[in-house]
Amino acid sequence: MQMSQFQFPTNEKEGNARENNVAKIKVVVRKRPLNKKELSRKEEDIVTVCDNALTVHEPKLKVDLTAYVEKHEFCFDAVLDEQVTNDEVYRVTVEPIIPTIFQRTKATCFAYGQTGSGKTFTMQPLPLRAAEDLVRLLHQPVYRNQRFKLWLSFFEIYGGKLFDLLNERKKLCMREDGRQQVCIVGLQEFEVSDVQIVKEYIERGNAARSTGSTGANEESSRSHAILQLAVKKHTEVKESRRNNDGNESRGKVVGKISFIDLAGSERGADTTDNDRQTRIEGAEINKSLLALKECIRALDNDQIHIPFRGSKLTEVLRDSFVGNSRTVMISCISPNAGSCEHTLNTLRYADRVKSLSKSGNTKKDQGVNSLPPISKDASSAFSMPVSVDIEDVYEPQQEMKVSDTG
Ligand SMILES: Nc1ncnc2c1ncn2[C@@H]1O[C@H](COP(=O)(O)OP(=O)(O)OP(=O)(O)O)[C@@H](O)[C@H]1O
Repeated sequence: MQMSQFQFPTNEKEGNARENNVAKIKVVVRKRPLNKKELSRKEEDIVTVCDNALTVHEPKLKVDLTAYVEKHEFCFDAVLDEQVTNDEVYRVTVEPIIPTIFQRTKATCFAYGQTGSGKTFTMQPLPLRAAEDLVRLLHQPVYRNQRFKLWLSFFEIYGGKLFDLLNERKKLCMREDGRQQVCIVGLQEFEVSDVQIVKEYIERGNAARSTGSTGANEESSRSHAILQLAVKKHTEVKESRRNNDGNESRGKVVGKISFIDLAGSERGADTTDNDRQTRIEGAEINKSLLALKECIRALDNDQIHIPFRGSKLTEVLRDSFVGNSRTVMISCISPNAGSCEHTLNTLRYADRVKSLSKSGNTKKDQGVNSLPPISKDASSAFSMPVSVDIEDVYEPQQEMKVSDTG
């Protein structure tokens, strides 16, 4: 993949033009390598990748039991094969969005796919890389002078309930304020000024996630984990307001990015399981994945009504679906023949999301593809004058006109 040196826009007009060039929805597929177990079973790799296209070679049997292969071809904004590193995943997916966070964008990046397809492997490094770039930007005088700060929160949606992964899995509830802004009451947010601290919080949250049940992998594949990095304009404590839980608002959100490690997609099909709890969880996951698709559809059509109430997941992400938003979906697929059906389901879901981002998106996608990565050379890169109308910016912690959805 060819990377050219990123140049920040030199004025606001150019900045906005660039920002408009970053596609609203980007769909990327990542194929993982065959794992040891699959190799030992001599399973075949049935997925071939060529540029932005991939082919699934589905092994089938005719009625007379002769074997044949059915080919399914797909094309996405980017297809990353088993050789691609996590660094490259970051460059293709999240990096182009980072500068837009300072321009009031609320971005969402999520991984979708069956259990074991690599969602966690793909998602886990992304927030840290994003935090590195955000912190680097924040240390530039132009942002430091505006007293922008970075805040981190990490929570989980499990069985339709919210748990704070950085506060002993404390149960949280959602409320809507008078401006129909959703806020998660009691969610701990931490100011982070260096990447090492971000790393520690991420590790802490991940540990809280996996100790939530006896079978860590079971638990992780049945819950959605959401890590948010928010850039806020710092306000003095005396000016700050308190929400119903006594937490202080420490600034107004300028922009933010949410990373979602979704529950395994096939869990949505667990609705026929004999175990009642499993059925309920399956139905909840199904509901949230469908609702997510509906929201993305509405979002891309610039619809006024976004059906975010369809699930807890989409309610939580409400402010990421309105106004200036960006969405990156990373579909993770397993390459082995035994996963063929799940792989095809994942790719069809991704294809559906991609086709929802229909009109003009070809143009927008060219915009994304032509937007080079952030230069690590901060001196040349971060000279963009920033003009954010803070009064216009979403303010999460106003007094609550309450419809408690928690
Ligand atoms: N691209 C990759 N390269 C190398 N190893 C990978 C890759 N993707 C996934 N793996 C490995 O495959 C295994 C399963 O991955 P992972 O746990 O990320 O799956 P998952 O989709 O998050 O599953 P679940 O839904 O159960 O949480 C892990 O051991 C992981 O290290």
